Amino acid sequence: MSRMQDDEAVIDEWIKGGKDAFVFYREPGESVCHGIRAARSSLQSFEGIPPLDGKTGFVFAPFRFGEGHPLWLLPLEEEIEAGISRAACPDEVEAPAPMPFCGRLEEQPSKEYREAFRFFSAALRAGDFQKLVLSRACTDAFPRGFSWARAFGAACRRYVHSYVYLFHTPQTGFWLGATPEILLAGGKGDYRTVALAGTQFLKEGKLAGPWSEKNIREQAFVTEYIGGCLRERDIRFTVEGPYTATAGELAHLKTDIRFRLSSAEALGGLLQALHPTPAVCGLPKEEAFRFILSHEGYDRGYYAGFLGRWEPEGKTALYVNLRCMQCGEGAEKIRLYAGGGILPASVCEEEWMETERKLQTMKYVISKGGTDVFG
Ligand SMILES: C=C(O[C@H]1C=CC=C(C(=O)O)[C@@H]1O)C(=O)O
Repeated sequence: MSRMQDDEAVIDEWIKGGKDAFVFYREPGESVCHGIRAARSSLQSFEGIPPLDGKTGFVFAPFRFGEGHPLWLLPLEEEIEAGISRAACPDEVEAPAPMPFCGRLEEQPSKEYREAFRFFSAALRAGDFQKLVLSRACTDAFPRGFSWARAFGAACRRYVHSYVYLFHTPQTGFWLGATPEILLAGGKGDYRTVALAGTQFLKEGKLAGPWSEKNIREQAFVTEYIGGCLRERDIRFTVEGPYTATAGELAHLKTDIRFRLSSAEALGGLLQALHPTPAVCGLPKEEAFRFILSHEGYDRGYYAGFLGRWEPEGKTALYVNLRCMQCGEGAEKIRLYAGGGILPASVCEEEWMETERKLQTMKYVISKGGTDVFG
C-alpha cells in the first residue's frame, strides 16, 4: 500500500487517470481516507448477497437487486491512504459551527410525495404495517467549477461522525454520501450494528426538545427487529442505548448492538437478514419492501442499499447508503435522495420537511464542490 499526501489531489488524479472504477472512503472519526481502484475487467457484479460468500472487496449494493442494479464488488487490488486536506473555512467543521442553508427549503410537499404519503398513511392506519419508510429523489444543478474531489473533502471535514464515500464505476456513474448508519461492522469474531431512527434538527448544536413518542417508537421498532434477527440465529448480543447521535445538523436516536460470530460464513446470512433494516424499509419487512416498490413511485437505485469493505476473514465495515447523491455517466444534473419513517399518526408536511432537512446534507456538499463557495 502506498501513502500519499492529500485526498483531493489523489482523487483528481484518479478521475483524470481514467481508471474505470474506484472508491474513496473515510470512516467516522478517522483523519485519513482510503482509496481502492480497479480496472473495469476485474469489477464483479452479482444479483444478490449469497454470492459474496468466500469473497473480499468493496461492496456497493442496491436497495433492491435486479432492474439493472446489481451488487458491485471492487477487488482490493490497488489501495492507498491519503490525508484529508484542511478546512478552507470554519463552517466546514461539524457542530457547533452552524451550517449555512444551501438554497431555499421547499415547504410544500410535491404532488408525487403527497400522493405516495396518502397511500402509505392509509396502509398504516388500516393496520397493515407498524412502520413504513417513504423516500424521494430530487435533482440539483452542478455549481460552477464543480469537483467531486473538492465535494468529498468538504463532506469529510463537515461530517466527522459519518462514513463519507465517493464511488465510481462506468455503470453507476458517481455516488457520494455521508451516512450515519452502520449496517454491519467488525472482524475477528466481534461485530456490531446499530438501530438508528428518529430525527430532530439541531439548534446551535443542541436538541430543540425531548424525543417525541413517535421518534422513540420508530427507533424501538428497528432495535426489536435487529434483536429478533440475532435471536433467530442464536447469537447473544449486548445493547447500549438508545442515545442521541448527531449527523451534521441532524440528531437521531441510536442503539449500539454488539455480538460475537463464531464463523465468517455466518456473516453473509446475517447481512441478508439485516438488509434492508426497518430504518429504510418498514415492518413487517417483506410486505413493507413490496409495498414500497409498488407505491413509492420512483426507483431508489443504490439509495438505502449498503456499501463498504467486505472481508469476512479480516475487517468488514458496511454502511447503509443514506444522505447520498448520484450522477450517471455524462448526466447534467445531480440526483439527491432522502426519506423518513412514517407511523399511523405522521403528518405529510412534517415528514416532507424532514426530507428537506436531510437533503441539506448533500446540498451543502454540492455547493462546496463548486468554485463559488459561500460561507
Ligand atoms: C431514511 C433515512 O434516514 C433513516 C435514518 C435515520 C433516521 C430516519 C428517520 O428519522 O426517519 C430514517 O429511518 C434517510 O436519511 O434517507
